[in-house]
Amino acid sequence: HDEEFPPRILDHVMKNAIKGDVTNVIDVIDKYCWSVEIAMNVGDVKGAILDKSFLEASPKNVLEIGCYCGYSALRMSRLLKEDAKIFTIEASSQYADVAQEIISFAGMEKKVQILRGLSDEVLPTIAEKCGVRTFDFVFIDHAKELYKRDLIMLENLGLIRQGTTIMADNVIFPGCPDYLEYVRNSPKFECTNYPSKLEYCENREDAMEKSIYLP
Ligand SMILES: Nc1ncnc2c1ncn2CCCCCNC(=O)c1cc(-c2ccc(F)cc2)cc(O)c1O
Ligand SMILES: [Mg+2]
Repeated sequence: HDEEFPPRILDHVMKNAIKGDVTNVIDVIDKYCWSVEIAMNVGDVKGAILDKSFLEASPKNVLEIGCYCGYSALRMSRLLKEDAKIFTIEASSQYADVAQEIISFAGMEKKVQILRGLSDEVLPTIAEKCGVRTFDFVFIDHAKELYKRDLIMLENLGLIRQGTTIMADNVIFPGCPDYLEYVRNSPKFECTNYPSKLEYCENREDAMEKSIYLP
């Protein structure tokens, strides 16, 4: 995952996608990643799993940890109800710059707000900064070794509520064993595993894990 990928994908989207057409931007990114070079977007196959859980939750306040190029934020933004909003945390300012451009190009800049910084720096003040009390849907897709720490932080900060849906990407590959052990053994979470493949790969296993918070 070289640092030069995000600018190339941005360039490709600007040249090949239809401005303001979020579904077309998503398709153009997927075609590029299948045919030219793999990116660490959640992708089309796991993206469909994310879409389904998102629609079931029909959330008002959405948190994403790990924005990257904005692909999953775009997938969710196109399914958002009227007054709903997505807040997405991105530690890399280079990724955040590219994501902002792609999200704006797709016309979703009013529905998606990128928060720049490390998750443990952003989470403690996100409630008052964003005027949100609790999140209804959380998508975790950042550094795999931080999933567990950050879920515990969400609990301790009271940022998730009874019935909040938490979706985690890459629970098989690259994997987040401590996170899986934590949510599956905790009485506070109802977990469902969705086996799939690593994005843009035919033959490498991966999975998404859905955890409903029931304190
Ligand atoms: N404290 C913080 N807060 C926010 N972001 C933060 C952070 N600390 C760091 N970051 C920034 C995380 C950067 C990327 C996270 N995603 C990944 O690392 C990722 C990797 C692969 C992958 C695929 C094929 C391979 F061969 C190897 C890896 C696939 C995926 O779907 C992925 O989501
Ligand atoms: Mg991922």
